[in-house]
Amino acid sequence: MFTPEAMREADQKAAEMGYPSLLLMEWAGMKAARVYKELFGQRPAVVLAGKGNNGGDGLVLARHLLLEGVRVRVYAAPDQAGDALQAKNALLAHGAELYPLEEAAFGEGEVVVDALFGTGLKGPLTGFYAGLVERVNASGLPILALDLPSGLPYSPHVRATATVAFAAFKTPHLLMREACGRLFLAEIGLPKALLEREDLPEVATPEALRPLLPRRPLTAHKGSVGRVGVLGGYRGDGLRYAGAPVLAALGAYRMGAGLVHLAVPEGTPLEPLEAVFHPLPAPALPPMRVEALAVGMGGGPWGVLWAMRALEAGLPTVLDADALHLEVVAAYRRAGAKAVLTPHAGEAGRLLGRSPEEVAKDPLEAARTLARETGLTVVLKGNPTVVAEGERLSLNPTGNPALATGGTGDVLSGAIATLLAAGLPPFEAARLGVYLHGLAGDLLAEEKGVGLLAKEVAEALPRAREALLSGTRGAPWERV
Ligand SMILES: NC(=O)C1=CN([C@@H]2O[C@H](COP(=O)(O)OP(=O)(O)OC[C@H]3O[C@@H](n4cnc5c(N)ncnc54)[C@H](OP(=O)(O)O)[C@@H]3O)[C@@H](O)[C@H]2O)[C@@H](O)CC1
Ligand SMILES: Nc1ncnc2c1ncn2[C@@H]1O[C@H](COP(=O)(O)OP(=O)(O)O)[C@@H](O)[C@H]1O
Ligand SMILES: [K+]
Repeated sequence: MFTPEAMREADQKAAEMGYPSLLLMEWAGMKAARVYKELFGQRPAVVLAGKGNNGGDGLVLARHLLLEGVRVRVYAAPDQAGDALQAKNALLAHGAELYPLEEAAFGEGEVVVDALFGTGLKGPLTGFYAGLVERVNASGLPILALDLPSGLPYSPHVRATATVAFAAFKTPHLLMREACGRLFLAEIGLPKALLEREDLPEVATPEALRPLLPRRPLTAHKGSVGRVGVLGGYRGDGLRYAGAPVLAALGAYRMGAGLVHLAVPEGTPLEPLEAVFHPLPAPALPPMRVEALAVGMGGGPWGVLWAMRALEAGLPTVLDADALHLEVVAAYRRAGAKAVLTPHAGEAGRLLGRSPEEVAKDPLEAARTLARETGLTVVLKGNPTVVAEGERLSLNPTGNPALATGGTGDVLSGAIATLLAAGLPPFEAARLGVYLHGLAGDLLAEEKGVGLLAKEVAEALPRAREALLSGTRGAPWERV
């Protein structure tokens, strides 16, 4: 995933290599016109073109739509130069009429193409352009944004029905996804070498994750496919925090664990039936034959103790919720443990000494800092969830707000622990676990909308796994 600056550098490098930039613009506009046709057919288009190259893309799209017999009205900023001017001349040669942007008006049944600003935007829109963007949003018409909804990453910005990203996703496509609507990724002929950048954050794809899925040989048995120990829960005044470890156990089983051991306070319901129970008066590490642990779900004031006991096992461990404290993280770091931290913004803020709002504002930076400071793998939960380890960053594209309900994080911890137990390295277990958990939420939300139960998310994990394995469910964007 590129920052807008990194994308501009790639454009420049292509030009330095001798690659004609006009070709990129032609492909961009042509592919965007293809998406327009797919989504809106022959509906008349109103194209708003800025003076930069984003506007140029819009002018190319206008020409292709005209050639397809679509009625097009173009409002363009003055003073185009370079490729954008060539695009304008090509459009004029087709007999198109261009009107000044100041006169932009929209009619019923039309579709607005937003080609005002892309990666060249410097600072928030103000004055005329801010007003224009507000008018576009208020028009009630469908909006197709080229490359980026204009105004992003600031406000005001266009709220698009669909966005065609050119060459690669840029940060706002994932971090401000709500403004983008349906996402399309258009290949525009940029040399591949310029797009393969290990130093930039990745967006996890089904193609990259599929090979990581643990396969089961015919001879598999419950002791060979990964066993998980869950340590958590708390018993204080009355019985509290009893459900969280149970949900983690369900997450583990539904991700394919062979056996789940539950080390929980005495009095915790004996669920699920399939688990091996170790009822304890206080946090302790009972003897368990497992390959990974999930710790801290619903531990309350016992969370730190559970985590310290778990460390004695020397196993790959997921640390969640009440285990996420500085002393725990420091101890795991000192021990050189393989651990995956799964904080939400509040818990990450606690570890970083920041407010949850600060963390949520720049989750990429927060996840990277936490991974660097702890030396551990970090899953910063949210939308999008970010996985960080060392210098590596991965953004997860699955998941939706129906997952915003109690216990779904516990399910995720159990799921990641299972993948660790199956032998995946922490970064891979985290990326794959988060992707499948989000996909389970997506499949359920399509069926039921909001109002999910966390245990249903666990139950949908096998379907998500199957969808990834069989390829019936691709990435949540379309390639054109
Ligand atoms: N990715 C690729 O490989 C390819 C990318 N391509 C396309 O190029 C796009 C990038 O084009 P770009 O660099 O010309 O910038 P763009 O977004 O059109 O805006 C620049 C204009 O905005 C203005 N401006 C800036 N800030 C402003 C503000 N706050 N308020 C008001 N105005 C402001 C700025 O004015 P200036 O400051 O320069 O006077 C300038 O006029 C990219 O998104 C993609 O669509 C394809 O064509 C080909 C391959
Ligand atoms: N708006 C959202 N979009 C996508 N995923 C979400 C959203 N809200 C919550 N989630 C997911 O749901 C889970 C919630 O975890 P967490 O906050 O730890 O809940 P709990 O502690 O109740 O288990 C995380 O995996 C998170 O990424
Ligand atoms: K745009």
